[in-house]
Order: sequence, then C-alpha cells, then structure tokens
Amino acid sequence: MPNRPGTAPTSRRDQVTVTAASTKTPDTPPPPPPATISFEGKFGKNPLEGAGFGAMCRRLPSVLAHTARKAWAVDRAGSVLLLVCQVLTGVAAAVVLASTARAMTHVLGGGTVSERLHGAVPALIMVTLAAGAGRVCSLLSSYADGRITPLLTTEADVALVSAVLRVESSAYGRDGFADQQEAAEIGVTRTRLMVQDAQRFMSALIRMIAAGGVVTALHPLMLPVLLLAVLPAGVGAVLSARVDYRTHFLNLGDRNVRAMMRSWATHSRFGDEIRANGMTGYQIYWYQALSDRIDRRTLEAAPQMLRIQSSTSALGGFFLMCTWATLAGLAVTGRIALPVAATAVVAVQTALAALSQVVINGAALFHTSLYLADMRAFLDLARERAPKRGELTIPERIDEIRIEEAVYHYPGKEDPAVAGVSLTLRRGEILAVVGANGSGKSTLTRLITGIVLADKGRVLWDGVDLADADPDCVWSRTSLVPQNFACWPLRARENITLGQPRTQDDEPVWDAVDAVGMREEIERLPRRLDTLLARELFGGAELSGGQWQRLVCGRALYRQTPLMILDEPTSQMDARGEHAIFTQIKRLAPRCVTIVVTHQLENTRLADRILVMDKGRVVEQGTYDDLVGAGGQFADLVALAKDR
Ligand SMILES: Nc1ncnc2c1ncn2[C@@H]1O[C@H](COP(=O)(O)OP(=O)(O)OP(=O)(O)O)[C@@H](O)[C@H]1O
Repeated sequence: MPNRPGTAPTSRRDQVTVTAASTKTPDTPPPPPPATISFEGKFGKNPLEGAGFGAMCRRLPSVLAHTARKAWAVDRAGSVLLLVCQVLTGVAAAVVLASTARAMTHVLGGGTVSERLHGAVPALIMVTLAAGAGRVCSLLSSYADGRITPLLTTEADVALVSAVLRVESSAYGRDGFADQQEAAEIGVTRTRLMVQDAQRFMSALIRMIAAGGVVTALHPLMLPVLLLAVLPAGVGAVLSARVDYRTHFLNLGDRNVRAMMRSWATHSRFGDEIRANGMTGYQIYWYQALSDRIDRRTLEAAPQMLRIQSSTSALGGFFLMCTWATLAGLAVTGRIALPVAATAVVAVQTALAALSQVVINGAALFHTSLYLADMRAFLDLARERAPKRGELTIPERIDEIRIEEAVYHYPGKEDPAVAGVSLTLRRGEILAVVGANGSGKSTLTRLITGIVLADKGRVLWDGVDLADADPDCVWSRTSLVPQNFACWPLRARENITLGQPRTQDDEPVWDAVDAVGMREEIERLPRRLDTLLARELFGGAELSGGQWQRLVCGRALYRQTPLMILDEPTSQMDARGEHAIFTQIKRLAPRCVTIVVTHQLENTRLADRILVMDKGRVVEQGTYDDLVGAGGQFADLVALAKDR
C-alpha cells in the first residue's frame, strides 16, 4: 500500500529511517512520503493506449526504414556491409538446407554404406562451406553494428542536448516538459539497441524465408503449421513489451524527480547543507521511499508477465506438437519419402528457430521503437519551442533600450511577474533595481535581455523590437551575472571566456582577473589559468563562494558588451571584492547600459537612477537622495536597513 501524506510509512525500511530521521519527541510527525507525480494522462500520451497487435506489426517496417536511414546517415560503408552480410546469411542458410536435403537423399538412398556416404560427400562439403560463410557473415554483421551503434547513440545524445539548449527559456516552465525530456533521455540510451534489434530481426527474417522456402518445397502443408507453432511466442513477446512499457510510462514522473534529487543529494557542493541540517536521514528515507514506489509498480507487472508468458508458451508447445504430428502423419501415410521427411526435420528445426528469432526480435524492435518514438516526440516538441523570432541584427553599439508597457506571466501563474513596466535606459547610465523578494526584478532583466519575450508590450533596442531580432545576435551583445550562477567544471580560463576567447593570448583574461582582484588566487592554482575548476575531478581545484562570484563578475567584464546586467553580483563577497566590482562597473559604465539588481541599498548610491519594484510594477524611481527624501517605499527600506 502506498503511504498517504500524514500517515506513518509502513515498510520495515521506512520505519528504520523514520526513526533515524526524527527521534525528537513521540509527537514529532513522521517525514512525509515523496509527492506523487503522475506523468500519464496529464502531459503525455501513452502510445500503447489502444494499439493492438496488428498496429504493432504494421509499425515494424517504418521502424526498420527509420533505422536504415539513420545508419546510412552516420556510416555508409558500415550500412552496406551490414546489408550485404544479412543477405549472405540468408543465402548461406538456404544453401545449408538444400545441401542437407541432397546429402539425406544419398545417405537414406540405396547402395552400400560406403557408396551412400561417398555420394553424400559433395553435399556435406557444401553444408560445411555454407555454414562457415554464414558464421563469417554473422561476425561481420556484429562488427558493422559495433561501428554504427556508437555513432548513432552519440548523434541522438547530441541532438537531445542541442534541442534542450536551443528551446525558448520559457519552455522549461511548461507542464510536462521535464518529464518528456526524461522519456527522451531513455530513448537515447535505447538507441544503442536500435541497430542490434533491427539487424537480428532482419537476419532471422531472411533465415526464416530461406528455411520456410525449403519446408514449403518439401510439402506445402508444413508452412502454415509451422507459423502456428511460433505465433503464440510472438504475441507473448509483444504483450510483454506492452506491459513493460506501461510500467516505464507510469514510473516516468517519479524517475525524473528521483534523478534530480539524486544529483543534488550526492553533489559535493551541497554536502555541507545536507549534513549540518541533519537532512541525511531524510534524504536516504526519501530516496528509498521513491525507489520503493517505482519498484512496487515494476513488481506489479511481474505476475502479468508470468501469465502472458506461461499461456503463450503452452499454446506454442501445443502447436509445435501439431507440427511434428503433421510431419509424422505425412511420412507414415507415404505422402513424403523418408529422405524428404528427414530433411524436413532439419528444415523444420531451422525454420522454427528462425521464426522464434523473428518474433522475439520483432517484439524487441517494437519495444525499442516505443522509446525512440518518445525521443522523436521530444525533439519535435523542442523544435516547436525553439525561438521563432525575426532575423534583425543589433548593432555593436546601443544608445537606448526602451521598454513599453511590458507584461510577462510565467506559465501556470495567475499574476504577472512583470505587470506593465515602461522604461527608457540610455548608454552610460547605471540603473539600480530594488524591491521585495518576488517583486519581478530578475524577470524584468530577463525581459530586457530577451531571454523571455513580453506577453504584451515591447522591448526595443535602438528601435529594434526583440521579438523581431535574432536571439543569438542579441545575446552576443549582453553580459549577465545571474543570481544563481553555474560553477562550470571547466578550466579557469574558460570560466572567464566561456569558450569564446577574444584574442589568441591571455591578456584580456588576465585583465578581467585583475579587475575582480583574483590574480593572486589564480596564480596560486596548480596550473594557473589551465587549472580545472572542479574539486571532484583529478587535478581539479575549488574556489570559495565569494571567489567564484568574483570570477563570474570577471566574465561579465571580459565580454565588454553594450548591455551589462548584474543580479546580486556581490552577495557572497568581502568588502574588498565588492569595492573592486563597483569600481569596475563605474569604469565601464560610459560604454554601456548597466543594470544592477541588489538588496544592498548602500550599493544603489552609485546608480544614476534607482527603480523600486513592487508586485511587478515600478512604484518609484529617482536618485538615491531623491528617493530617501521622498519618504516612500525606498526611504522605508533604507530606514529598516539602518535599524539594527
Ligand atoms: N522560472 C519561473 N517560473 C515560474 N515563476 C517564476 C519563475 N521565476 C520567477 N517566478 C515568479 O515570478 C515572480 C517574480 O520573480 P522574480 O525572480 O522576478 O523576483 P525578484 O524580484 O527577482 O525576487 P528576488 O529578490 O527574490 O530575487 C515571483 O512570484 C516568482 O515566484
């Protein structure tokens, strides 16, 4: 039984971790179980819903064609090799069977034993050669698969990462986007099975056609009986694939949130927060509880699988008996000669093995195709969500940024984060934005940089509406120090240039390092600018929180763009660091539009204008002295800051 919020967890493991996590008083409530997340029916559609056996079989040709197209695109020589080997494997199988029939005719025919064996030798040599050739072809097929599959997997992986990086930022907030991304991630890992499944299916199909041809040539009644014998196994494999995929579909949401939590919980950066807040027990309990829930769904599917497999195996066994009985009947009633009957036994065995492989690999291919369909659906979604803006370019120098009645709603939110802001910013001006948490300061900066586009109103850079401008061009003209910045596991140099060097030498990089007072620290690193800034990686080094923040400000100074936005840029810095940053902001100000979002009201003194925001609106604006004198919200905040 799943635990409901507010009820005590019931499993033995839950009880152990609950005790470990909360032993303060008998009244302490138990930790709540992880929230239930349902992917199905809400944001995604299970492609198996309503799909019958026939629909699944009809899907196979398109999956094979898709696989062939993809393989051809990444490795033509490998694809040709694979195809040739497949055909040769089938030819070899047919030659083996035909030669076996000829050998049998001699072995079971008239004459002395020596004469009969002698007569059979050429056919037996043919059997050996054809079997050897078949084996070599099969090895070469595996080699071709080994060449194609890594390329296909990488291609799918890169396509997914690029698609996510290229969507409009607002897409991340859309319901179901993260779940569909998780489903697509599984599609990427399944890509490695795509060629293997297709190759095995095709090779079994070709062997089956060869063996089926020989069996039919021996007696036309044998083929339908044979088909009946393997059909139940095919139905069983497809039904099992459906059950398995359904379980996967139900678990998608939970697996997504578990993966997110896992990466946070096990990242060394957050280790202190977890330990010093006594969260270790809860983290383990939470992870275990969510894993148990996922396992429970998986286990629920096991009896269904057993039922499907046992009933289809029993039916298959019954039909197989019928096959052998038919063969025996044909031989006993003299409708086929004894050597033919003996050949038929070998042919039936081969055809049966090939048929089973066809249905099993066909079901596997179908199964893989479900995951690949998820991946394709996500790539389509990402394509739909890619920026569809104009292609206007922005000049390297900007004199004016104008915001006209801009309104922005986050998806799913009732109230706008920015509710009709109009503003004009000029080159050389420093604007400070202040206001309560959640008043819309960061969202306003996102609108100004065009990271999100206004739902209503416009943002114009020197008269160019950002909705009509090429976003890459806009973002090549911006530098942003975000509130929550990433500490990239890259070398110190790339952490400043972000992989976009301005010159061949390091001079501008060192200038940025000097500007934020980090030279001494970088020179002390084992490989100076070449040091990898990731303590977890061998040879890597780590910076303190404030040093990271200085480096991130160094990035913005390095870029030298006509718009510079700093969102709480000095929140972790010591006084010297803060002083260095604001000195640099003032130095660079004449060349650009500068926006500083801050809660440190003293820092707003350097601004030419201060904007006070409340509930998405600008409620006051002016210089520091004007606003303090006006006795409004800003003056209240300044008074509060001094009242310690
Ligand atoms: N990615 C997001 N998705 C949905 N809502 C968001 C998102 N980011 C912000 N919001 C909401 O938009 C509103 C404005 O947030 P914003 O981050 O702009 O405020 P802020 O003034 O910068 O706050 P703070 O001082 O805490 O940084 C808030 O109500 C917030 O909950």
